[in-house]
Amino acid sequence: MKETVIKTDQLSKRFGSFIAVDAISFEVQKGEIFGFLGANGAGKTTAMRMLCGLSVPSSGTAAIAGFDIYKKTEEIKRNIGYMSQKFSLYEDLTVLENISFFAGIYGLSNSAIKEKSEALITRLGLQKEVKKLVGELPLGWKQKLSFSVAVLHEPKIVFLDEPTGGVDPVTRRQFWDLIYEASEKGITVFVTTHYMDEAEYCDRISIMVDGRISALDSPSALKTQFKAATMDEVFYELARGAKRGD
Ligand SMILES: Nc1ncnc2c1ncn2[C@@H]1O[C@H](COP(=O)(O)OP(=O)(O)OP(=O)(O)O)[C@@H](O)[C@H]1O
Repeated sequence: MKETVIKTDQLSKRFGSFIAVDAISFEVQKGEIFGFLGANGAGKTTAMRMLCGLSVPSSGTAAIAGFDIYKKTEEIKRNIGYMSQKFSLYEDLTVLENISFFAGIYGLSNSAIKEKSEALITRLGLQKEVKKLVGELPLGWKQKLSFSVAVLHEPKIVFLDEPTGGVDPVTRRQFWDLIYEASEKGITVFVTTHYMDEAEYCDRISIMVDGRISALDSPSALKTQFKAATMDEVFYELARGAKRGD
C-alpha cells in the first residue's frame, strides 16, 4: 500500500519581493528515491530547508512524515536524517567517535550504539580506520560515513544535499549502493544533485527552474516526454530557459 511521506501543496518562500520557491506541489512515497534537480539558484536548498523544518514557508502547506511543517518542526527533525554538502562529521574526531557521538544525539541506547557501530564499520569496510581521524579519510569515504551516520537512527526520510560532490562516478556508484540499501529498508531518500548519472538512479525526479517545478516523473518517462536520449538532454532542454543561475 502506498504511504505518502512528503506532501507539499503550493509551498512558497519569498525573500522580500523575490520568490525563491514558487508554489511547488508534489508527493513522495515511502521508500522512494526522489531526485530534486535544478540549475544553480533554482531554489532546491531553500525548498529542502523548509521540508526539514529549518525555514518557515511564506505560504502553502506541507506535511513531512505526517507532521505539519509550520507547527511540528521538532517532530520532523526527530523523524528525518540530513546530510549536507559539507557533511555533518567532525574532522577532529575518530571514525568511531563520530559514529558514537551522532548515535547518542539521535537518542540510541548504549547497546544499540555498540551494535550499530559494529555493523556500520563492517558494512563500510572501515575496520582498520576506526581510530583514524575523519579528517584523514579520503573524500568518498567521508561521504559514505556521513550518509551512514545520517540513517543510523533509521529515520523515515533522509535529505541529501549534493552528497557526492567532487568524487568520481565509481565512488558515486558505491555511495548509491548505500542509498539503495536504505530505500529497501523503507527509508525515503530525497536527494539534490547536479550529476545526471545520479539522476538516472532515482525512482522519480523533479526538475526545478526559477523556483517552480517544471517536470516531475521517472527518468525513462521524462526522456520519452522530452524525446531525449539522456537525462542530460532533458535537463538542458528545461534549464536553458532559466533566468537565474550562472
Ligand atoms: N536568505 C536569502 N535571502 C535572499 N535570497 C536568498 C536567500 N537564500 C537563497 N536566496 C536566493 O534564492 C534563490 C534560490 O537559492 P537556493 O540556494 O535555494 O538555490 P539552489 O537551487 O539550491 O542552488 P545551488 O544549486 O546553487 O545550491 C537564489 O537566487 C538565492 O540567491
